[in-house]
Amino acid sequence: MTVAGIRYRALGRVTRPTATERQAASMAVAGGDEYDVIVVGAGPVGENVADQVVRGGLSALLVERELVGGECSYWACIPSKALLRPAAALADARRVDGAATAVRGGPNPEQVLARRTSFTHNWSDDSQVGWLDYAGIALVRGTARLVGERQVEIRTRDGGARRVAARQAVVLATGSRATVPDVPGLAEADPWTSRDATSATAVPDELAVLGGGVVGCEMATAFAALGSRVTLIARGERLLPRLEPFASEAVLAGLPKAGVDVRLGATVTAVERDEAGVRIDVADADATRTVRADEILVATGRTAAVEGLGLETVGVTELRVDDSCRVAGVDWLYAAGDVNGRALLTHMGKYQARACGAAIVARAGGDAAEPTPWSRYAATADHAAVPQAVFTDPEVGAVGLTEAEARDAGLPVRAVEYDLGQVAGASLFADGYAGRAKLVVDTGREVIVGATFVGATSAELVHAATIAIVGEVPLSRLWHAVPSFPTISEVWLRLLEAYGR
Ligand SMILES: Cc1cc2nc3c(=O)[nH]c(=O)nc-3n(C[C@H](O)[C@H](O)[C@H](O)COP(=O)(O)OP(=O)(O)OC[C@H]3O[C@@H](n4cnc5c(N)ncnc54)[C@H](O)[C@@H]3O)c2cc1C
Ligand SMILES: NC(=O)c1ccc[n+]([C@@H]2O[C@H](COP(=O)([O-])OP(=O)(O)OC[C@H]3O[C@@H](n4cnc5c(N)ncnc54)[C@H](O)[C@@H]3O)[C@@H](O)[C@H]2O)c1
Repeated sequence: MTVAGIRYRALGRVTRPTATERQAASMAVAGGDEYDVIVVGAGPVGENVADQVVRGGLSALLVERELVGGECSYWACIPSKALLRPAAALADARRVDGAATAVRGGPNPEQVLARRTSFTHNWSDDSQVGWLDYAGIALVRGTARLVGERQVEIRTRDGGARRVAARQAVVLATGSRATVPDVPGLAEADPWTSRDATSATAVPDELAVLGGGVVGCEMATAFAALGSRVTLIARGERLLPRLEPFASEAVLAGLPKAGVDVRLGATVTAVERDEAGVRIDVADADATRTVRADEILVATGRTAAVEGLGLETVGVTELRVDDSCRVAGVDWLYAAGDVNGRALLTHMGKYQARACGAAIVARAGGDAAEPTPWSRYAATADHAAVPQAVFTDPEVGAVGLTEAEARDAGLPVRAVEYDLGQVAGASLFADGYAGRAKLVVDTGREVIVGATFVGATSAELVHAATIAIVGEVPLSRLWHAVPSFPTISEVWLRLLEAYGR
């Protein structure tokens, strides 16, 4: 443990040292530009790793080339949900007799965009930087790259260069960027990525969306509600292919009701921008047709942000990590969050950050901190219980394995389903509530290994399932977890009844 570390531990958690004090201490102790931990990337994951190690008594430097808060705060989770919420609120009201008549028209695009902008603080990270200072985390704005063992070079925003060294660990938390597929003319047509969609200042009359994953379905929903005529082009035979088929079908049925023209089994073969917008050639099994739009949003997945990170300088060719996020073969190098490709979700990245940060602190104190399953040093849930909420209409919440995945994993499986509309709480929530729930049970251990809920506010049902999966709660005990009447959660009781005692 460093001297700086002992000093900060003694200070305790009540009065944390400021970043400036910590930086001064760090340099004084080392006689140079050294920190216990250097974290590259100040997205939600980098911020959390830095916070964890500082709480553990180490000094931390965070390097960020854009905004502190990363993709999630400014171009992903927060602005996308801010764009989606107004239409969802109106849809909820429209489904309740007595309230529906009060709803006139759709969302006001200008106000929706303004509310979104307020959630991104107009793309200013001042408040997050203030938090870093409070938390005692030093920040350098610039682009970092590895240049050798524990050595990081930072190209600062003013064009300068700075070298810093890590006594304990370097953590790569550089996230991911949108993948633009190699379709003729697409890159030249200046397509939108999720960044352009979530930061849009105007609503295009016509929007084509390429990709039927989460970004494609959510952004199609948001822009259709804001008044765009949206065409969603997906090459697969179903949307959201990682979910249970019934969830995909429900979203597929919902999008046209929202005004989205969905083309499944369709491949974009060429794109060209002209003075009228973009021209998109789309081939399906029968023919090639042309779709015209003002903008084309590319939503075809993410690529890990490893370009220019200098991995080759430390002999790393790919970021394979263990459950503490330590990179295989390099005991001081870690990769957490989107960049390691384990689960591209903010909450899972922050969970990895907690495990990774705890392991770094323990190892700095001489503990091996083996990432044994379910220990504080292991992101074990990445393999067993990754929850996700998809904010389409209907909403989808899912965690763990689908039935097909459980069978492929060789588990003895029985699945039970229940119509959410039959639950008293759901029918009170919305007239004609449409939704469905499914549990996947490992019959060998009589525990839940997967759950999916489809319907209004169903994302809120998922956490109970996450607890049941992570806790490996036997079904016999779940019978004693009594849901309140009349809530939508009563579906839990119905699902248990469907399974039988
Ligand atoms: C449209 C959209 C909506 C989403 N919605 C949700 C959602 O509702 N819920 C959810 O859980 N997840 C959602 N996600 C996923 C979520 O945004 C990511 O999982 C999350 O942002 C990953 O966090 P991160 O810290 O790993 O990376 P990022 O948030 O990408 O942060 C990485 C940071 O590293 C910086 N950086 C990169 N390279 C360097 C370098 N060399 N030097 C210095 N800095 C560098 C970047 O500038 C960036 O600030 C969504 C994603 C998208 C695209
Ligand atoms: N609500 C949420 O939790 C939320 C919201 C948005 C994004 N995210 C996260 O962000 C990540 C990225 O989302 P995404 O939707 O970009 O990726 P995704 O992997 O969910 O979906 C991408 C889709 O594009 C398709 N595709 C790939 N290449 C294609 C091509 N050349 N032509 C046509 N289709 C192609 C894929 O088959 C896939 O269905 C996700 O992994 C998700 O975890 C989460």
